[in-house]
Amino acid sequence: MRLRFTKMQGAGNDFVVLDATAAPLPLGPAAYRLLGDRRFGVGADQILVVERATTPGIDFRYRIFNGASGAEVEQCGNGARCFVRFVHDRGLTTQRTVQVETINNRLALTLQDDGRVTVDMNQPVFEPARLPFDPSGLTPRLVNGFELWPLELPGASWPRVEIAAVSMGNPHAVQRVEDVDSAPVAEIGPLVEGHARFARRVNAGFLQVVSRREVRLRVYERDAGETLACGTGACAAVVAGIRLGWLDETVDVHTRGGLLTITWPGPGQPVWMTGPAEPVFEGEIELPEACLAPVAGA
Ligand SMILES: N[C@@H](CCC[C@H](N)C(=O)O)C(=O)O
Repeated sequence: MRLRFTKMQGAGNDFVVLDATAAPLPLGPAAYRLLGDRRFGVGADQILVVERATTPGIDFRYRIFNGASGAEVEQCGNGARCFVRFVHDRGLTTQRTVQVETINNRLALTLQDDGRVTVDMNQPVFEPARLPFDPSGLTPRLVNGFELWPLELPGASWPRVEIAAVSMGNPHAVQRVEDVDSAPVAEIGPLVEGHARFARRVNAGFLQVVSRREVRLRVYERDAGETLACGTGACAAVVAGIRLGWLDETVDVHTRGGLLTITWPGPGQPVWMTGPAEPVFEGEIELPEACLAPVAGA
């Protein structure tokens, strides 16, 4: 099967975006892995599939698959911005603000005049069970009334870290570091990502606070390794920093791939993310029969 795709990036977090608005695509996990593969396929951190929504009031549905595993995930902040740029560039909508649903969330996205996209990322969730994170037997350190949980990493160069647990629809464990450049992200990231207390694994964020309005962030993403930027990771890190009393309401987040601006007015309020979304190139790829999967309901 020959498949048309658009390669996009948002702050260097890259995507293969597929248009399934006309008809469902017969793709399975092997196809998503091939599309994500930087040597044998196209190469992307995540694959985004754009579909028409069936829910009243919602314009589109978009599905997210981690390129390394082909597994479907709940949320992707940088992907959301690329999604809205994609539906505009392809003429699938002329609305500046688009309502979209993912497998567990609804988002409102607005394309700005300067080409950047602002996303209402919904409210963060802190209940450990909803990540899911199992804190049984742990005593948190309360900072500004918010929990920092100890996590043991036996044998690691940092054998005990402290994390804030935040869900932005997908799970995040955020730890503060002195300097993101020297933090051992490649070593500690996978140990946190696969820690037994996170039953569905977790995205591991490393947050350096530069000032109350500026941070630097690296994220070792679940199923993807370290990416150049993680939108939900930026939201989770800023929300954690605000709850812990370190940050103001609006914060510039410097990632290795670009700048994201996150605003969170506080509990009960949604998180707002603004950042870039750029097409890189378009192409076609031949997918072997073995990658294909039956279309649900066909
Ligand atoms: N890059 C993303 C997050 C993608 C999903 C993540 N790897 C997960 O498994 O939850 C973002 O920009 O938010």
